[in-house]
Amino acid sequence: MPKVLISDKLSEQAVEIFRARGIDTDFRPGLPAEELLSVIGEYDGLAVRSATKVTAEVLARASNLKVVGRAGIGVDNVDTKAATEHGVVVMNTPFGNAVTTAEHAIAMMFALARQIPQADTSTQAGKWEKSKFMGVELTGKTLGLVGCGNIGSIVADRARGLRMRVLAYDPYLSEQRAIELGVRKVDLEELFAEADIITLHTPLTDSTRGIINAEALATMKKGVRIVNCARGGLVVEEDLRAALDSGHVAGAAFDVFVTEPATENVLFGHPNVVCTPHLGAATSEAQEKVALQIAEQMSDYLLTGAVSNAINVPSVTAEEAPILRPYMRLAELMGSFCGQLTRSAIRSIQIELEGHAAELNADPIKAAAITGVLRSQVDSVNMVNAPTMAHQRGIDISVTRHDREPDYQTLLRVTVTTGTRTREVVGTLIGGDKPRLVGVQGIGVEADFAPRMLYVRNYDKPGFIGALGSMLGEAGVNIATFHLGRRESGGEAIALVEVDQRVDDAVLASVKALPQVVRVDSLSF
Ligand SMILES: NC(=O)C1=CN([C@@H]2O[C@H](COP(=O)(O)OP(=O)(O)OC[C@H]3O[C@@H](n4cnc5c(N)ncnc54)[C@H](O)[C@@H]3O)[C@@H](O)[C@H]2O)C=CC1
Ligand SMILES: O=C(O)C(=O)COP(=O)(O)O
Repeated sequence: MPKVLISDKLSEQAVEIFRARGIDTDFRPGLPAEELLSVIGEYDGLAVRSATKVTAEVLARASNLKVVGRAGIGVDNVDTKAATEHGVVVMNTPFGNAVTTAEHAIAMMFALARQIPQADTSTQAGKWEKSKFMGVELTGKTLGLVGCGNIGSIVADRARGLRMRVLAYDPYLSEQRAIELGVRKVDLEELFAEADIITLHTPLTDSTRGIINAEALATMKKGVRIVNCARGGLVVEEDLRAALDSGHVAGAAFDVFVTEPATENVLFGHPNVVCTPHLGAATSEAQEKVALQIAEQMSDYLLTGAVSNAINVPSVTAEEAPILRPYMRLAELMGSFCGQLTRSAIRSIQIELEGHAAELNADPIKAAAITGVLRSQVDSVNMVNAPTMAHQRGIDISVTRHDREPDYQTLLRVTVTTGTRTREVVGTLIGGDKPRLVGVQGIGVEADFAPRMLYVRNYDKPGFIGALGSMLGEAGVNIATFHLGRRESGGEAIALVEVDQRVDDAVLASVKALPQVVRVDSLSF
């Protein structure tokens, strides 16, 4: 039974779902980092929000871990690169808290426009400072969205409902989508120059870190207000403080900070600053949604292999998973066949799909084929890290779908090329799910992928089968099945021999010494 650890404050619904699906679940919100390090080795899955830091060190200790699930959107607390290298899937819930976070951004905008937190404090202190809190109307004002993905789009929709004019800077936003959203796509300079209020909705990346700094602030309208409910670090906090102090920026509302938990911060204490402690996603509706979604997604992956909303592997739907599984098995076996024959640096791996296979989601099949090829070189390779490992080794990967009619209903071909050789195997599924080899090096030969096999390249000359049979017999090796194929009579041929015992090197050497034999390899599957 798989075992999952929940180390952050998720809705208890997650625990119920995991347990209902037969997953042993430990709910330990607020687990200290040192304890996480000492227990993580026991778990197949780890469910987190933003508090747990899933570092390279945690992942290095996570010998059984298969999946990290983020009940929320941002995965900057997970070292996704290290997770990929360790073969761990990282998944999030990209939509579950988007509306709630967009609403928080709108609430922050109102809080700034009408100084609600400050007015509340003053009123409850018995001051009745009616003339102190003169606000601004939002209707007719220009809102500048930096980032117009899921949350930015919802903010745009709500802002249009408030009769605001909305500009968006997002290099990945298409003109068509901008028209649908009723926003004007602009460059950053124009947004800074025109916006009365700027709200940030991008992830924190190398291109967005410090996107609002002193230089940017200087190009903004005097009296601009800034809202950040995305990530600390998008705004250089010291530069913003200086612009608030000088009066150039009229107000700032921040939910996220460079250092969290933010118990002290340069923005704190300014009269025109409103802060919340990373509450963007904190509504009961959003928390239920993300907990439920992540528990379902992680359970699906651990129990069926279905992958949804993963950051580092292609998606496989619950419907696809049972169909793809035998193909992934076949692709891995075929890759392994080629990999076991390859002893030099691989330049390329080509995966071809024909017949029914050509209609499938090729990414998982590709990942499985690469896994098979690399397995004989690297122990730790799996479906998650195989494409990265291939890339790191400079291996060129290609996938081709053919729409020609194959001799079999469904066919995969894996071709591995090194500096000097090309190895090609063709395989199919018999009865819908049983892997079967149907060709090697362009020669038709049918065989199962047996646990122990000899792969012999020979010339189709009399005497070979008898000689091979007696050599194996004398060595006490029983032949279970024997499959032959040849290019033409008397020409290049292949023998795939399933054996019941291990064939030692001395016997292999004497088989190789037979006059008809070109090469012989012992393979295992
Ligand atoms: N405060 C909170 O509690 C919450 C914060 N968030 C954060 O909100 C942010 C946005 O989330 P979503 O809208 O769901 O993400 P998303 O991925 O749907 O949208 C992000 C958008 O940013 C754009 N983008 C990327 N690089 C950019 C750049 N250099 N300049 C301008 N735009 C750029 C992308 O094209 C994309 O459209 C994330 O950082 C997420 O972690 C999300 C949920 C809750
Ligand atoms: O989903 C996100 O990206 C968030 O920032 C929400 O964070 P939280 O789950 O509230 O710690």
